[in-house]
Amino acid sequence: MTVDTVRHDLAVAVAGLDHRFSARDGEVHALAGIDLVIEPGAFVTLAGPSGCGKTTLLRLVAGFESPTGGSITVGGRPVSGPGAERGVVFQRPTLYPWLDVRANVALGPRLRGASKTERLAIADRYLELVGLGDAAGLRPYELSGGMQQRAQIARVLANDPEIVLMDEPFGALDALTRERLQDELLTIWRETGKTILFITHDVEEAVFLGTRVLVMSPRPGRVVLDESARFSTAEHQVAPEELRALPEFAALAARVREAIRH
Ligand SMILES: Nc1ncnc2c1ncn2[C@@H]1O[C@H](COP(=O)(O)OP(=O)(O)OP(=O)(O)O)[C@@H](O)[C@H]1O
Repeated sequence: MTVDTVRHDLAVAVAGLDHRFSARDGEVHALAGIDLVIEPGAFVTLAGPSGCGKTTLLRLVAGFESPTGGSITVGGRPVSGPGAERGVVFQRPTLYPWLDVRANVALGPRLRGASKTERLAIADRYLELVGLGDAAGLRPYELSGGMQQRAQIARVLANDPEIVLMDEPFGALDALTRERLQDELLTIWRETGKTILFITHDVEEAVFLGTRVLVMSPRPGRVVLDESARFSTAEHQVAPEELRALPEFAALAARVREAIRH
């Protein structure tokens, strides 16, 4: 199957990023002094203790909110709101219950003005890619949690964003489904060359998926560990369970865990 290839020129650059929320009982300093360049095609995983600002960082890159300090650019252009080149996958699938799976995935192309034939072809292609070819006619409530999350990923990919921002997308799934989706996501990433920023609480998931693993400190969040990883780029013939059993895998996981603890 062929999938759309993306332009490989949209780096995400975060400079001196600082973010404060004004809350009822004072100010919350969520992020402090974050400098980060995410190269096109990278698979960046982001871990850190609860409340350290991971989601805040992702939402700022998504353009859902404006930073109170510093800058974020994508392909050199300042982020001033959501954009078609950035797609967001949330922890809980956000599918329209009154539409079947195919129509949910075809919605983005429909809003972009694609013809019916075109958008259904796009939807089918991405449903196939996430292994939901047989479920196209079902309604979201007829899907398991893993299937709903696959459908959400297909829906985001159908908009062909160059950058996919994923906020704990597999956090609510059982371990087996989660591992299967991790493998599928890696296949999709290898086939499409998209840039991925992926938040996770799971150290093994961060190490397994990332070409680069980041850890943030407790609030205000700063990047305290930034290491490249190579497990997700390994050849297909190496089984995931063999990768996870490598001493280098355990060593990086230990460093990530240590960074989260401190
Ligand atoms: N809209 C908001 N108003 C006020 N405070 C907020 C808002 N959103 C987030 N915060 C605070 O900012 C801090 C960072 O939150 P954020 O959700 O980014 O952390 P996180 O690392 O993603 O946490 P978790 O891993 O638990 O999901 C927290 O203290 C949170 O309470």
